[in-house]
Amino acid sequence: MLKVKEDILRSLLDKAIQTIHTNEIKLVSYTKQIDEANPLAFFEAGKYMQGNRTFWKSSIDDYFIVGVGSALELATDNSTITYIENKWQNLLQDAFIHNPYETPGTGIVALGGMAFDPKKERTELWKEFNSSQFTIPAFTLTKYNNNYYLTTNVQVTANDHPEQLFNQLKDKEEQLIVESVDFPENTSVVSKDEIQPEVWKQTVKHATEQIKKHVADKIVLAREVRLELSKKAEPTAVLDQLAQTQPNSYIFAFDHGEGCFIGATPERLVKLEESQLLSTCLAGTAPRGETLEEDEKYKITLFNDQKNREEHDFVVQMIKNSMEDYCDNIDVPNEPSILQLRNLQHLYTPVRAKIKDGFSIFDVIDKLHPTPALGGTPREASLQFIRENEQLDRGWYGAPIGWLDSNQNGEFAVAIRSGLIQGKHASLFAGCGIVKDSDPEAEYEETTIKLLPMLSVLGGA
Ligand SMILES: C=C(O[C@H]1C=CC=C(C(=O)O)[C@@H]1O)C(=O)O
Ligand SMILES: [Mg+2]
Repeated sequence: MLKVKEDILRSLLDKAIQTIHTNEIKLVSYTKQIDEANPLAFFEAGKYMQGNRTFWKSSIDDYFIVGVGSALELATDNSTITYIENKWQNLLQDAFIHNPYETPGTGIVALGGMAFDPKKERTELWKEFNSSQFTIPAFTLTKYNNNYYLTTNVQVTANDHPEQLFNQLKDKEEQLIVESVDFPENTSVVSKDEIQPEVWKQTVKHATEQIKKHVADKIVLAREVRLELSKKAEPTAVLDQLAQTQPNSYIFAFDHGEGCFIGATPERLVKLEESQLLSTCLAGTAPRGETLEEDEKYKITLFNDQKNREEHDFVVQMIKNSMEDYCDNIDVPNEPSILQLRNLQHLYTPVRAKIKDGFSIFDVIDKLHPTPALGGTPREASLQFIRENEQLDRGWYGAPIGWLDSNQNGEFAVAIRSGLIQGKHASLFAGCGIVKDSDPEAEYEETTIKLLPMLSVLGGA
């Protein structure tokens, strides 16, 4: 069986190289099913390969997509994601693809993300991250319903030698599919800088005043906490801890050179599978209780709290209205439910719909981002306030991150509960929805709890 599989890769390389004209470069993509492999071990083993690494675990299922090495980068600093979409479509048209599986997230997959606000000036902090950047990994491991798939992507030219290329790919594959690897050790936090809490609270107050003057209805404000760590933080160790401590969350890492953007976000932006679309409204927050009674009390209070319901409803209305342009059969429950996480609980409303022909996941992202859970309402007025008043560079925090495959499937989350680690330094981010009744102290406290998941896995809580 193994031999038959490998012969397909050989002949794919052969065919590609023979049909390519001089100066052309084409992508060859080959997918096969493999025996059980540990996604984290694969990610760790990929540390020594050239190119970016991406780790993605879906929030509800045992569903992983892990990419190591770069076959190709689709990136831009000044165009919209339409540019990425066009590049992606051209690439798919030209590529030599062998993927006999219908499983979403197998075959040629692009994994990436974008900046929260490409109009805001970039700082040094995010220098490793383009405004929009998608990686087509050299090797992708997909785990879905306890089946494992390995995809090899490689750029070939007319000058390549098929047998030589084949052997190189086999060698690399053997280095990646390993029984076990030593996982790196965890860090501890040496110092923590909350960065001007009083200034942040003043900005919250200023936002509430502007809201009362009807400049906007809701504005989401974020803050950054800087950490110094006992040693270089290793993404694999952080991911391992996040996976163990944060249920109901997408566990992700985008490891780009010196910087790794990493986190455990509960917020789905959009999932598209066979034209069925699922989005999630998540806004409105309460802590978890110490006892069952206290937990239940927080839950009921959150459900009935007018300020939180208002924060939430702005998101529901916006997502519902946006979907009307490109979806049929939109289904939105009348009332939110509660999503419980390790440290927090949120008001939660799932939105289901069927995407109309001719629309892609990029169209959906373009329309939805930023939702009022991360930007505000109305969109332009709230973004203007954030641009002028927020003291940090959000970079990819609060923006869509995720993947798409060549069969129009894909899933994107909103990158919250996250941080950027750079060697012995880390910047953690958290924000909250400011409405007219927001109290700066309470909002500060809310962001403190939102920072906890990342703070604790880095050894600081
Ligand atoms: C902006 C964040 O959370 C958003 C998502 C859920 C609840 C939120 C809130 O209640 O304020 C925020 O809108 C964050 O965690 O950094
Ligand atoms: Mg809130």
